[in-house]
Amino acid sequence: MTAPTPMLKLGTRRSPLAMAQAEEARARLCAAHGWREEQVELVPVTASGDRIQDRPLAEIGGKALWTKELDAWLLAGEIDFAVHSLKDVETIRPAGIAIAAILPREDVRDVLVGAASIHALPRGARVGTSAPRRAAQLLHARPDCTVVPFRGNVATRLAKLQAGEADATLLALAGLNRLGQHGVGHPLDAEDWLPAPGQGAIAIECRAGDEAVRALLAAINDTPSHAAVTAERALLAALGGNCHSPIAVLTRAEGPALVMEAALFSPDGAERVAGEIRFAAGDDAAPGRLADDLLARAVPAIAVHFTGR
Ligand SMILES: NCc1[nH]cc(CCC(=O)O)c1CC(=O)O
Repeated sequence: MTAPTPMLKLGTRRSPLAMAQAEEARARLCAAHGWREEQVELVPVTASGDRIQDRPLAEIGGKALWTKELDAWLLAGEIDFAVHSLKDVETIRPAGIAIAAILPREDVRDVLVGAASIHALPRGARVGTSAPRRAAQLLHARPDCTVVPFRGNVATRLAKLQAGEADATLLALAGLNRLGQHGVGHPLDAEDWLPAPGQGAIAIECRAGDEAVRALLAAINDTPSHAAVTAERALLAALGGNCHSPIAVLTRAEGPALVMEAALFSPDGAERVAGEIRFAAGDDAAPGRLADDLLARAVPAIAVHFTGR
């Protein structure tokens, strides 16, 4: 390494998962540029989403509660970049903030803890989740089950399950893997249980005009992961969904093409509309075509939760 040693500030939430993701981002950045770990300082910030734990996220202000403190620190120049679970980052970002890199996507699947499969859940089982998507998917497959609101970080949710507040819960396998908690629960096949848009992807954001930092972050961008999650976010934007909208989607590479599968639900799970589209990488309009197709076929109980473009 030759140039003067940079000293960069990386903003992160304080939860164990957020810290693990920030460490991963720092390790990749240091490896790519031949830096020492001390050259990237982790700056933990408490997000409102972490402070308020007793109400569903959708009720208290949505996904912005995960990002607004870090957004402010970034825009004020207190940090140089911020690391987020992409799943928690709203599709419309404040002016002046840009996603500069997506790290290689982890396993995209949800894990069921408390039963071997959705079918194996006992009749009338109480399943803890506060995610509208997971609740709708569960009730679609198992209308006999009851959804119990379950907020908090991964450890909190597992502790609630242990304490008997629910018979089972649903978590992202990516989060468990990144926390080193292997072997917890049973992964659900993504073929019949699609994940959330962007699940398993870590996004690094910086100031849109900060060309120097953007160039440094470009070195750790994973192009296939970036293409897949960008398409998923474009679908979400074209649907006009928000954090109340139960939407499941997954984009996979199939040879040189991308295949996007998506399903929209009514919140009670009674209604579902699904579709897929195969497209060439770089066909940025494809997710919008799938959105139009899904909205054209959605019954009112689904459509009222999406405003379209
Ligand atoms: N909703 C919170 C959240 N945001 C990101 C993850 C896990 C990591 C990921 O999905 O990328 C989780 C926990 C979960 O859904 O179990």
